[in-house]
Amino acid sequence: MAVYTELAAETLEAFLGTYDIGTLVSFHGIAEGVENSNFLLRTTEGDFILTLFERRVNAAELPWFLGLMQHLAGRGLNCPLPVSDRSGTALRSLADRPAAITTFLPGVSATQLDAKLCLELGKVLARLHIAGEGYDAVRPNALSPAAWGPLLESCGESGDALSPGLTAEVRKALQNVEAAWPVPDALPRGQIHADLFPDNVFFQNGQVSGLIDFYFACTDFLAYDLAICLNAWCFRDEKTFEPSFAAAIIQGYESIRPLNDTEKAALPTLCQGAAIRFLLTRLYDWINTPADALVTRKDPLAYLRRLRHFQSVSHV
Ligand SMILES: Nc1ncnc2c1ncn2[C@@H]1O[C@H](COP(=O)(O)OP(=O)(O)OP(=O)(O)O)[C@@H](O)[C@H]1O
Ligand SMILES: N[C@@H](CCO)C(=O)O
Repeated sequence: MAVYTELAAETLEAFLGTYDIGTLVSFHGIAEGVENSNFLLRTTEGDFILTLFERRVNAAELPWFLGLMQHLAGRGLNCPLPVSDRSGTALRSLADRPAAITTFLPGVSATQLDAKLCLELGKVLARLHIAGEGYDAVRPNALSPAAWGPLLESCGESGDALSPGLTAEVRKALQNVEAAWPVPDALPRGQIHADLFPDNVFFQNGQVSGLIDFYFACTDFLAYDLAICLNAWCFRDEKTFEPSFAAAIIQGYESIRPLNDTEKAALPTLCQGAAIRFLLTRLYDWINTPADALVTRKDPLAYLRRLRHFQSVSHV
């Protein structure tokens, strides 16, 4: 996450006074990430994460996200558990933004990926999909193919300044992916994370210790979540596809939840779609991020390279 909103210690102390999680010892903004403002809070009771929801998050949907995390944590998945205040409310308001405190998870995200970590990632992704069963509220994917065209057009020709011809290339790729995209009931659906990048997975001693950042989660094809991971985890130096990583993710996933033939056949299309989704949100952010935000913009072109890779394969 990033820090778009600054907080004064007195504001935070008063806010914490409405919870039973101790008094403030220290806090600091967390620079990682791009979506919301996050703070690490140290209280006399332990460490917590405070999130102020900023941009792409629709406040009306926050109860769905917090409810999903409660559901998943209740089914044994190591994800942040929303903390309620003394009145039993987890979704609050602070600095004119929706705000929530969650539990802090141990572990660190991997800086150097390898096949073993990818295997563990595949397993935990399948566990997440199974743990999501029984959470019946539906959240349509706000960043599904229907959103990509308008997002691309909203960027105008800005992409061409980054890479000449980018806009036309992505427009064409989008048409092809839209034509090949599975119809809604063609593949198994459920609750997906939809942003399970390496920075959102914590490890301890080679095992997954926590998954964070559920604010893109939605109800969609389970295999699309796998496609997102194949994009995010399988390119060395953000450039070169690493087949052994992809094989390990799929092997780990299938050790918990086997894919059916239709899902396997759809993977190249789903992977191209996932590449387009992250290319476009990164491009949009590249153009629209405030200059004074404590946030690192991410490279859209890393996903143009992924898109081209997945266009060139007949199976993943
Ligand atoms: N529950 C948690 N336990 C421990 N650390 C956390 C937790 N939640 C967030 N963090 C820390 O905050 C950082 C940013 O969080 P997160 O990835 O959720 O932000 P974001 O802005 O939504 O990012 P992204 O760009 O991945 O969408 C993480 O890398 C991690 O260091
Ligand atoms: N994980 C995303 C940012 C959040 O959508 C990216 O790397 O582009």
